[in-house]
Amino acid sequence: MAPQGSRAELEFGGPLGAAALLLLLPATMFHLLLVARSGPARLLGPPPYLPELEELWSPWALLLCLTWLGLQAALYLLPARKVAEGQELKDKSRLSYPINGFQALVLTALLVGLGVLAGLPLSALPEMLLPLAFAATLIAFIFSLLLYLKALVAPASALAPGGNSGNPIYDFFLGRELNPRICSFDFKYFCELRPGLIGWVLINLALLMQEAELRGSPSLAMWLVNGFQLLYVGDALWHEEAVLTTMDIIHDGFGFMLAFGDLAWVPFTYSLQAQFLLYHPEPLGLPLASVICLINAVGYYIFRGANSQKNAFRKNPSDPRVAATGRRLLVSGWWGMVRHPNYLGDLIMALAWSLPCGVSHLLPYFYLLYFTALLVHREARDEQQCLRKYGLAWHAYCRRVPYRIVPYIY
Ligand SMILES: NC(=O)C1=CN([C@@H]2O[C@H](COP(=O)(O)OP(=O)(O)OC[C@H]3O[C@@H](n4cnc5c(N)ncnc54)[C@H](OP(=O)(O)O)[C@@H]3O)[C@@H](O)[C@H]2O)C=CC1
Ligand SMILES: CC(C)CCC[C@@H](C)[C@H]1CC=C2C3=C(CC[C@@]21C)[C@@]1(C)CC[C@H](O)C[C@@H]1CC3
Repeated sequence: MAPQGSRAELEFGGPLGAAALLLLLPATMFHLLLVARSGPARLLGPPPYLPELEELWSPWALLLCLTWLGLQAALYLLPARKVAEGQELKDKSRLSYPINGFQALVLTALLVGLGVLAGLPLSALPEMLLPLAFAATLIAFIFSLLLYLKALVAPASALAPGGNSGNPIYDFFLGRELNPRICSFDFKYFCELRPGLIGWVLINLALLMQEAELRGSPSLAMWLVNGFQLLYVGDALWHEEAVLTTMDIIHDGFGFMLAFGDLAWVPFTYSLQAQFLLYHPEPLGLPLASVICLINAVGYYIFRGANSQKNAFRKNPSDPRVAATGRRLLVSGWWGMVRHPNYLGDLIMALAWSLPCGVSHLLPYFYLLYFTALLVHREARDEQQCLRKYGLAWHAYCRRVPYRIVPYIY
């Protein structure tokens, strides 16, 4: 049985903060979905109206979400081009993970393409976003409850460092078990990359198709948003193995925060710019579109360059192209400029995803604002972990590279 009341420092404002976030996160998601389709599209202020339960609940939407999860689970179980080993666990063992996320994206695209040719009404999806988001939230709540119960019978060595405070609300939110699995099926790894990220680009595509039906052809702004975000999702799935070294996989338990984040928050709020464009068409000329493409390219160049440098360094710390402090820390290249260059690139891309929507509304910039807050908070959490892991070498690195994310600013 798992020990209760671990002494790990409480995060997210403790049980009260966790309880507030349990309500606030879904409420924010529904607020955004409602505002995106309303005329004034005011991010700040009350929602345009409060939907009735009939508008939110649809058994078909629930069935569609479950079918989607079933399809992605089936693709996860297909033979993989590679099986990667995760980081060493408390009991010195290592888990295996299939590397076939990109294959799942391609196969999903083929299936959807065939479906559309056979008459699948993909452009009807935008009309169902509210009930789909409601179904995904319901699934996330029930799934997190099952994960919480599963952790009650997990051995102590399987528990996450946080998320085992003994307070049920806090632990339900953060997640108790580190790598909940049934046989070799890893729930956290599966959810982190596949149903949500692939669902996000599918929703974008459906919005593009509906715009084409409504206005004769998709707008340039809609093409840009779809293209940029497809590149981002394709990149994440192509480099799937890198997710095994993120704090979500190594450190965090699997609870409501990640289950809701992966299954509901990512597909329904990360597609906000495309949703906005369907209801608020934005004319975009070629010169401005070219500048926006350039901004996305710069962001991607920094993001990919930084992540690839770190991956190369991890595989071979004595690689002559990357100098080390002697204690497993990169101090050259992008990592010699700021301590989180990959976050910087990610933020520049986030700006490029909002700009095609113009500057008349704040709503398309929600992602940029939320993401800045998420990365600042994430950077602070990571800093604590690096300090514990590297000690004096981390202090030396901070002195040598004083800025965290943005050179000379932060
Ligand atoms: N779109 C979205 O919603 C989100 C996107 N992201 C993106 O996902 C990617 C992964 O993010 P995340 O896991 O947070 O962060 P990182 O990939 O930056 O991982 C942080 C870890 O990198 C290692 N590290 C830090 N500094 C150095 C250094 N100088 N040299 C070598 N190793 C170092 C440490 O791990 P160790 O000690 O194990 O080596 C540290 O814990 C990022 O590109 C981020 O932008 C992240 C969150 C949300
Ligand atoms: C619901 C809350 C506001 C917080 C939810 C956080 C999650 C949405 C994110 C936590 C870490 C994530 C990562 C990614 C997507 C968002 C979540 C799940 C990536 C898969 C995005 C693509 C990158 O290339 C890798 C990222 C790893 C972390």
